[in-house]
Amino acid sequence: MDKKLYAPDIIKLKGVRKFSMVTAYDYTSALLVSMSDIDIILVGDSLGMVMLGHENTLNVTVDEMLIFLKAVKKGAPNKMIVADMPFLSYQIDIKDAIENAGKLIKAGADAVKIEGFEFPIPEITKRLSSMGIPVMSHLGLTPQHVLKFGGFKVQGNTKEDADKIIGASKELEEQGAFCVLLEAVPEEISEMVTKELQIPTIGIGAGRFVDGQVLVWQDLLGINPNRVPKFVRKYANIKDIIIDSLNRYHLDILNSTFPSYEEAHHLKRV
Ligand SMILES: Nc1nc(=O)c2c([nH]1)NC[C@@H]1CN(c3ccc(C(=O)N[C@@H](CCC(=O)O)C(=O)O)cc3)CN21
Ligand SMILES: CC(C)C(=O)C(=O)O
Ligand SMILES: [Mg+2]
Repeated sequence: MDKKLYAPDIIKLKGVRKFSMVTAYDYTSALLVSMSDIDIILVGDSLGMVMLGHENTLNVTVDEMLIFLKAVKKGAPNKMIVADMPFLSYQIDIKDAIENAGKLIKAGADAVKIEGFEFPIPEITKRLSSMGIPVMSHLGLTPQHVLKFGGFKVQGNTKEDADKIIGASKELEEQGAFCVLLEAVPEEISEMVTKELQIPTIGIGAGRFVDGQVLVWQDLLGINPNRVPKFVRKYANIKDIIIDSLNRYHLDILNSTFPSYEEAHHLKRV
């Protein structure tokens, strides 16, 4: 097994090789990631949607994040873990932001991810970084702004938006971010950001020219029966395997072919 990576190792990968990140939310999935070559695990606030069934990520709390994060840490102690700071866990004031980031770090995160760039995000990024908490910045389609965007819509379509995203990523790099995540932006923008920054970029629906890629577990494995974004590549179709397995199990019960003699316990002969 390769050595565990930390924020400075990710920075050093820029221009050397690309890197991979996948979300995981539970112990068993994390165990599987721990046995793979994946570089980074994201305990994303997308768990509010794919694990808890919410319509968006706005309901997720720090306490919920901690439950999933601790489970993932137990399954994959050998992997770098980034944890999302959920909605309202960092926006209210800097004291809150530090306290909540600290909770995630104490629960096993190796870095935290923060959405956006407007006040007070640069200051929070600077403060956390200077305290020793690596910060991954998240720009573009920031799902915690879904109500303001009016849906999960591609961001940065106009020249103005593009300039904003490029300027914001430079600002966040200056404030100490170790990586900038770009979600659902045209690849012309993410390519420019990637060239402008010394720190690596990571993309989801941000095209080809970023330094790393991230996908949601349920999307890339084909477990999610809901509509998935256009940028997802399904590496498996586990959903069909699960439904078929459940149906065969059901049928075996109705046919009385499960359990078999061998699958039952028997009285010991005395
Ligand atoms: N399962 C899952 N996968 C994700 O990648 C994901 C989540 N959930 N939840 C939080 C955010 C939301 N994300 C999303 C969700 C939808 C689109 C999407 O459908 N975009 C449309 C374009 C819509 C438009 O621009 O009008 C697309 O066709 O891809 C993009 C990002 C990414 N994140
Ligand atoms: C989609 C990724 C980037 C994320 O923030 C999450 O999983 O919450
Ligand atoms: Mg998130």
